[in-house]
Amino acid sequence: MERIYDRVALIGLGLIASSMFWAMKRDGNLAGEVTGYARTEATRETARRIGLCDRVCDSMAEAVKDADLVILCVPVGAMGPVMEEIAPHLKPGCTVTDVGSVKGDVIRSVTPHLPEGVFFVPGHPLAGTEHSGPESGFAELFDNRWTLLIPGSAPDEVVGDLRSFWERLGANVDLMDADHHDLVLAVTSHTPHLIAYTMVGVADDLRRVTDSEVIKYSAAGFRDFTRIAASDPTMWRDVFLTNKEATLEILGRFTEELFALQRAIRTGDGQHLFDYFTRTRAIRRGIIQAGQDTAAPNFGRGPSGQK
Ligand SMILES: NC(=O)c1ccc[n+]([C@@H]2O[C@H](COP(=O)([O-])OP(=O)(O)OC[C@H]3O[C@@H](n4cnc5c(N)ncnc54)[C@H](O)[C@@H]3O)[C@@H](O)[C@H]2O)c1
Ligand SMILES: O=C(O)C(=O)C[C@]1(C(=O)O)C=C[C@@H](O)C=C1
Repeated sequence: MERIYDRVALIGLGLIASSMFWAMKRDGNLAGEVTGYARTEATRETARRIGLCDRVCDSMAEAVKDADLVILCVPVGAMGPVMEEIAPHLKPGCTVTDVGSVKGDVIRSVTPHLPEGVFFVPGHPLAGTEHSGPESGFAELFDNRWTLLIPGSAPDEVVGDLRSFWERLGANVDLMDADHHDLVLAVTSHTPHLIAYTMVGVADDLRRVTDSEVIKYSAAGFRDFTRIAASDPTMWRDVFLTNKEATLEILGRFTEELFALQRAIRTGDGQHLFDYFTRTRAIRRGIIQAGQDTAAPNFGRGPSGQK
């Protein structure tokens, strides 16, 4: 298959950047040279040792020089400052994208630094693990998962190239606007993470009372919570600080439902509990029947989720 970009630069060499690099290598001809930059010397050394990137650079300026595609793979709160630093060194006509878990705030912080003639097409792969750092990536991470792109005002061919790039990394690609993205992700990813963090925190408090029984006898559901709650604190701090409005909206709804269930338990209202659990089971079965277990919900909009 044809090469899409001659030079690709990865800024921030953690889970997502390293997975993208290995997936580019698996393709064989997706990108010519892949450069990489990480903030700390230790991460750059690790990257060189494991062969992550064709060339690891000691500055962002060197990494983005002559790049046709620059991918920002840093925590959401660092996107704006990184863009400001690389802006003077970008090749005219190049595409900048990101992989951040929040889109509205990233667009607001990156766009003011965008030089004339450089296109910004924000993105978000809906795939990850609880691990982070340069050694945590693997080529298959994006296989059959969704990547959402926010086309904004970028020309069709720029968006088309980025779409093809992600498809060759193994992903299915959909286009979405930023506000809708942030609401959907608040439901499917951000609030669930907050609930997992809380539940594990509660269990940890309890553990002091019950002398490690909570962890010793933890059932599968709780183990899943502990996996999620082991996710990177910097990344998730930034997600909640930058997707504040949507997360608070969903959290408010969640709390109302929780109180209703709490009341049903206290008053012995079995019918309420039974009806509620029947409804949620039907949702899960519907997802599986439709063969959409990895699908991004579009909350009643068209197939692309666009307004
Ligand atoms: N982990 C996931 O499940 C997942 C999934 C999809 C998208 N994302 C998004 O991808 C991005 C990267 O996440 P990751 O999981 O690869 O994280 P990671 O912690 O594995 O890697 C982040 C990289 O950014 C660097 N970095 C941190 N702060 C920086 C700063 N202020 N300036 C410059 N570099 C900095 C770190 O040194 C590291 O190299 C985040 O925006 C995250 O929201 C993560
Ligand atoms: O599987 C996991 O560990 C994840 O949490 C991945 C997950 C998600 O919530 O699905 C986390 C954050 C991202 O922005 C995208 C994917």
